[in-house]
Amino acid sequence: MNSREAERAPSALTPPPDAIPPVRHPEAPAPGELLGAHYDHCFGCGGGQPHGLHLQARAGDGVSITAEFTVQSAHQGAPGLAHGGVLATALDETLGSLNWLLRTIAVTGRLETDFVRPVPVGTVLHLQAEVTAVAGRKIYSTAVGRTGGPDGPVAVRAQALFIEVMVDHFIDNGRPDEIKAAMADPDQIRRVRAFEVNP
Ligand SMILES: CCCCCCCCCCCCCC(=O)SCCNC(=O)CCNC(=O)[C@H](O)C(C)(C)COP(=O)(O)OP(=O)(O)OC[C@H]1O[C@@H](n2cnc3c(N)ncnc32)[C@H](O)[C@@H]1OP(=O)(O)O
Repeated sequence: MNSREAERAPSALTPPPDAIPPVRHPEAPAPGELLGAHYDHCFGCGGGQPHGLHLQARAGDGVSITAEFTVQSAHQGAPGLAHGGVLATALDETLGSLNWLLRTIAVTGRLETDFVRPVPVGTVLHLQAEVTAVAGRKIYSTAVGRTGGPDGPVAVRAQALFIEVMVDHFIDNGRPDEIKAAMADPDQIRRVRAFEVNP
């Protein structure tokens, strides 16, 4: 493929022609409701990670999410500035939270990130994400992160493709100690069950 053809080729992040609009699950959290962590040791949202992002996501209208993340000193790349990988994590976590509104368990297959402005330590990153289309197991979504408020300038943005998986994905691939602990935690099991009964 020459460079001209590559320019015209549909990206892996472009929904196929048979993709459909996302449907919010009838039992999804109401708009404005905080989602809470999906796993206490998650680096993105868990309270059990001292240097984690502690990102808090809130259900929006349709299949959309808002979230906030405050850049801490532990998140630096250059002096006083957020590490790009940490910012990508914040986008990934926000995008992943969207799957709660579909009541689908899904993992990130592809994540494309634009870093538009540097983000200093101490900044509150205001994130917004939405699912744009669904094609079978493939969930297409976009996110932006703004500084200075929910309507402030865009600092980062992302496009993503999540792939629906069964809970076995985690049980088969996770380290046995953590899987055992998660399966012994009634709250964790309750959350997973809510997703498993997805019609
Ligand atoms: C008790 C236990 C507790 C559990 C807690 C649960 C809740 C926690 C929730 C936490 C969430 C935490 C979130 C995290 O932290 S996610 C962490 C980061 N992500 C991962 O670790 C995922 C690793 N990857 C995989 O496991 C597999 O590759 C997956 C599962 C994604 C697909 O492998 P699988 O064999 O299943 O499917 P397939 O290969 O037939 O692909 C299917 C379709 O997708 C298309 N495709 C795939 N990849 C890409 C790509 N990169 N670009 C473009 N397209 C891609 C592919 O072409 C095909 O399309 P089509 O041919 O059908 O058109």
